[in-house]
Formats: sequence, structure tokens, C-alpha cells
Amino acid sequence: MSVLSVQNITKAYGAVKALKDISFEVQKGEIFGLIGPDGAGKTTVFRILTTLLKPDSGKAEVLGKDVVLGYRKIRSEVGYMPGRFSLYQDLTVEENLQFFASVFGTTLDENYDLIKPIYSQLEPFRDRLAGALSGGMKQKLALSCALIHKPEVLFLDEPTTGVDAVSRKEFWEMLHRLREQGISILVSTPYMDEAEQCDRIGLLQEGRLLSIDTPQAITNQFDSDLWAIKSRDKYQLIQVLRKYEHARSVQPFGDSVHYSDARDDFDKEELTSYLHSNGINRPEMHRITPHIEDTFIRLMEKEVNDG
Ligand SMILES: Nc1ncnc2c1ncn2[C@@H]1O[C@H](COP(=O)(O)OP(=O)(O)OP(=O)(O)O)[C@@H](O)[C@H]1O
Repeated sequence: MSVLSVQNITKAYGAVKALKDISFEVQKGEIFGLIGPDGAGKTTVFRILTTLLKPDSGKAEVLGKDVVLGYRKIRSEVGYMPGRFSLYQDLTVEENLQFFASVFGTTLDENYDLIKPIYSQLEPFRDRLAGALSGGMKQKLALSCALIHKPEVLFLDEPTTGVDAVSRKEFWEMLHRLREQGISILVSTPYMDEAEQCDRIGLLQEGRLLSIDTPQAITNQFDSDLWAIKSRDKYQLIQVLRKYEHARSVQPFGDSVHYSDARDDFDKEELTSYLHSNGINRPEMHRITPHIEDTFIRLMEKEVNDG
């Protein structure tokens, strides 16, 4: 059963086409990730689905209600954590929660069980001003506020941006626990490594959804062998590889460079001797399994080349 559906939505801000005919569905109890760089259109999708913005064309439904006609009902049934957390900095932790509870006509006590695993870590700081919390703590408080009225669907716009690695990991564990309780989650992130945490993902670039599938199926779309190459001077390695006549793609990735060759019968020795003759001595080279990021870059290149 789908809890939300987006059909052929477009949205422009003046001349900027933020969303270009996008369609996807989120199933009940699913974590669906919208993955894309800054400006891809993620926030615009969230604003439309949480009824804060009307699409120019197309249709979107949340829990069976149209986002334009049924906006009142939708607002009471979903939880929304906008980017850059919507907390009142000059209210305390507890006051923030009480405020969000009262907006939805409920109380902290009534829904304590749902937020307890998250809120319990914040309780020692209940009298601290939200503005004085660390990024990870703010994130937990914002999630507690979005959950206070037991929503069926949670919208989380870049919840882990600017949050340390440990808090990010804990945050995803919390989302998995919420999923087990039947809550459906649409979450956006600019971090590719978080794609693996989702049941399905949509890759968004410049207002277009390039692919929608499970992280594994998206990775499987990578249609050639991939090599990780390392040498002392990574910058020089990239320059030399990009000039190689058989190079199909050359992308820096951590401390190595991901390389794929345009030929079916790639000759590793030939590339090694090319690198040697261009001043790259003793490069380390081994075949690797593509990451989501490799596939995403390839899909983006394809989109640009296909026009
Ligand atoms: N109110 C606005 N007026 C004009 N252009 C806008 C407005 N809001 C967004 N845009 C533009 O629309 C495009 C999509 O923006 P959107 O905020 O949806 O992307 P995003 O993926 O959420 O990126 P970010 O993480 O930077 O917010 C961008 O080019 C952005 O500059």
C-alpha cells in the first residue's frame, strides 16, 4: 500500500525549473531516500508534500489525500522536520516539545512512549535552551518534535546535514526503529553513503529523478568494470588518466581514483605502462565493486550527454 504518491509534478520559481516532471511512490513502512546534491530540488518536493507549496502541474497525494485539496487533514497526519531544524532557539528542550504538542492538540505525556528512545537522551538537558544544544542534540529534539503527534508519515529534509558521524549513525538507527513501528519515512540527504540505509532511493539531479530503486539494484546498474587506482600524487594521476585515450570515467574517490575503461578488452598492463611513461611510478591498481556514488555520477553523465 502506498502512503504517498507523486505523479508528474513540475514546479518553477520564475525561470528556475526546480522540478521537471517527477513521479514516485512511497510504500507503508518504507524508508525512501531522496538523494541529490544542493539545489537538486529535494526541499521543493518536501514543501509540496507537506502542503506548504502548490505544484505547477501534476498530482500528489499523501495518505490518500490530495496535497492541494486535502491540505488541512494532511498537516495533522504527518510529521515534518525541515532542513536546518525548525526549533525555537530561545525555548528550552521541554518547552519546544510542549509547544509542538500543543499545536497538534496533544501532550508530551500522551505520546511519550513513541519518542522515549530518542527523548530519553535529551531529558537530562530538558531545561537547556535549544539554541545551546550541540548539532546532534538539536537533531534529536527536532525529530522528537516531528513525532510528538504520532504521525503516520515522517518527512525529514536533510536531517543529518552538519551533524557529526556518531550522531548520524545513531540517527539512522532511530529511523530503523521507527520503521519497525510502521511509520513510513521520506528522507533526503546529500550524503551518498546514507543511501544504503534506505529501502529504496530516488536519485534527484536538477529537478529530474534519474533512477528509483533499491540501493543494490541502483549499484547493479553500473555497466562496466571499475578500478581503484592510487599513486603518491593524486592530482597528477587524475590529469594523466583524463588524457588517456581509452578512459571512460575518472573520478576522485577518497584517497584513490575510480577509473573505468571505454574498451571491452581492457588491458591493465597497457594502462600501467602509459602511467609510467607519464611520470606515475608504481601505481596501485585493483578492481572494485561500484558504490552508489559511481552509479550516480554515471547516470548524471548519461543525462548530460543524452541532453
Ligand atoms: N524561493 C525560491 N526562489 C527562487 N528559486 C528557488 C527558490 N527556492 C528554491 N529555488 C531554486 O530551485 C532549485 C531547487 O531548490 P531546492 O531548495 O528544492 O533544492 P535542494 O535539493 O533542497 O537543495 P538545498 O539542499 O540547497 O536546499 C534550486 O536551483 C534553487 O536555487
